[in-house]
Amino acid sequence: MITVRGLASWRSLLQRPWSCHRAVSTYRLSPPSAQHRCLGNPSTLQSRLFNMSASWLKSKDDFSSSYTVDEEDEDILEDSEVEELFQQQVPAGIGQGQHRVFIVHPDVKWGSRKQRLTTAELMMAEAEGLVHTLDNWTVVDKIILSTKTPEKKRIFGKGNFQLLTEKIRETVGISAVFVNVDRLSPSSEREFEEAWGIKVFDRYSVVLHIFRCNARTKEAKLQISLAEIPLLRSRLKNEMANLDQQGGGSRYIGGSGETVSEVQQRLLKEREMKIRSALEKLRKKRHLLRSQRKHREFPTVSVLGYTNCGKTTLIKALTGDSGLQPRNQLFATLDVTVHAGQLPSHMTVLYVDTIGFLSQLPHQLIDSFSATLEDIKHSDLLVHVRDISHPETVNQKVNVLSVLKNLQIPDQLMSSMIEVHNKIDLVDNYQSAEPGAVLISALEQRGLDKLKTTVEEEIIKSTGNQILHLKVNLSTPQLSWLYREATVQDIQVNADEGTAVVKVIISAAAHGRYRKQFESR
Ligand SMILES: Nc1nc2c(ncn2[C@@H]2O[C@H](COP(=O)(O)OP(=O)(O)OP(=O)(O)O)[C@@H](O)[C@H]2O)c(=O)[nH]1
Ligand SMILES: [Mg+2]
Repeated sequence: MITVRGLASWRSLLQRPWSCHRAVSTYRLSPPSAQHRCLGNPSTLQSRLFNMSASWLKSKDDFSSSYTVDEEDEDILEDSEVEELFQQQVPAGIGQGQHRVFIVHPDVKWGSRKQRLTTAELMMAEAEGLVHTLDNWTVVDKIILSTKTPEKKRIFGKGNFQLLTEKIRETVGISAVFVNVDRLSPSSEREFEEAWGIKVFDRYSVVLHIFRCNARTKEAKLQISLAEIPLLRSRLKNEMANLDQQGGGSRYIGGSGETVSEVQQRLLKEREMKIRSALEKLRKKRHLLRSQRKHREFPTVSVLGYTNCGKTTLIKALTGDSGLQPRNQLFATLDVTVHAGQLPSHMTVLYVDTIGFLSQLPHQLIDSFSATLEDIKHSDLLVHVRDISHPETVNQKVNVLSVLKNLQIPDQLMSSMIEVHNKIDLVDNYQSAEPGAVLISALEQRGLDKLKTTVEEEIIKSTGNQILHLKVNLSTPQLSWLYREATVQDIQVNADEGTAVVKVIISAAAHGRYRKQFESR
């Protein structure tokens, strides 16, 4: 008996050449030569099978390169145009340099906005984490202040606001105040800036600034430019209010019939349309790439979770892709990248690295990244990574699940989602209370075999494939047919009989065709 392991499906590799989206890494695979179709001579079978295996491994290495939808766009905006848009937009006050920040966290005591699963201290810690993520930004001082009505026009009661104003004015050397709410209305922002005499940021503007610093590709830059439009609108509103106070805001521009304010609003609208249309083209391109992946029947596994939970580290561990760069930073990953990895049965899957979630991310921000998040919806399996060493781990899970709910992920995809408890190396004797959770340390590569097996089981279920042992006659094209149409995992050759037992992962439809073609004779 000859046993050959490590063979992958030729089928997926035989179709149209796949081009990796790195400028230099396009590769082409030739279809198997005629001799692969008539593997009739068992004496040379072993070396042929190994050759096939070796060339597959090479191609898999090539494939492991990540791609983004960004780098082959001919008809979308030019790089220079995107760069110009991106650079032009920097919201006032954020700047490129350093900030010494005073953080104010309004602690809602009751009502719909009260955070039930977390504490004001943890929310403050997260706000500090956001500031520390930015180079040259430091926290000078911080305060938690009770408030009853953050959704009303005034965030703080009169007394508290006065107290806060005094404290801020007394604190030496601060350059900005970070009010830890999702979004400040333009009027609150103006009121605070007037009262405190320095720049005021909300969560939206700080998170966006982090995104801005981490954006690498055209798509990320466009999404950020789109998410910045509301900030620019607020700024415009405030500037116009100031101008109005000075009696100049409604001035008409030479014969055009439009006021200064109207012209600026129009230009902003035009810019928004331009970005939306470029993003729409990228969305279509992403759709195309997705259907190409489906066409090749590489199952896709989206790896998602709260920011900094270890998604990129895990994918790197699962695929050995050295191009991936995990960083101890919030929102290190802003572009969806795809990486090929192998499951225990030698099936190839594509792991999709996604942008991290954060509590209370404003909807507008999520909407701007909707094209990126769409990949999640169209995958075959979801893996939810949790940092179980984080004090907020339960709240983070609730948050991730609520974002997924808003994304309207299909029920079947939600119910097959695998929950992974990462960073177990940081917790002594970690035991999970949640049945079905897979415990790992991505950094120390612990628990990965169990995870791969679980992924494989779920993929087989979700794609409707089955694992079968089929006896083939080596003088017929059965084996090459299976290579083409299924994933061959293992071959046990009986040289005397000229037969082999082939272990395959095969879809019900392909199995039906196989039976019709070979077993009915
Ligand atoms: N101790 C320990 N640290 C880990 C583990 N997994 C990841 N980390 C660390 O956690 C930090 C964040 O890891 P990433 O893989 O970049 O996290 P991410 O979820 O991709 O983060 P974003 O892309 O920013 O959302 C890095 O410093 C990693 O080294 C683990 O199992 N144990
Ligand atoms: Mg990442």
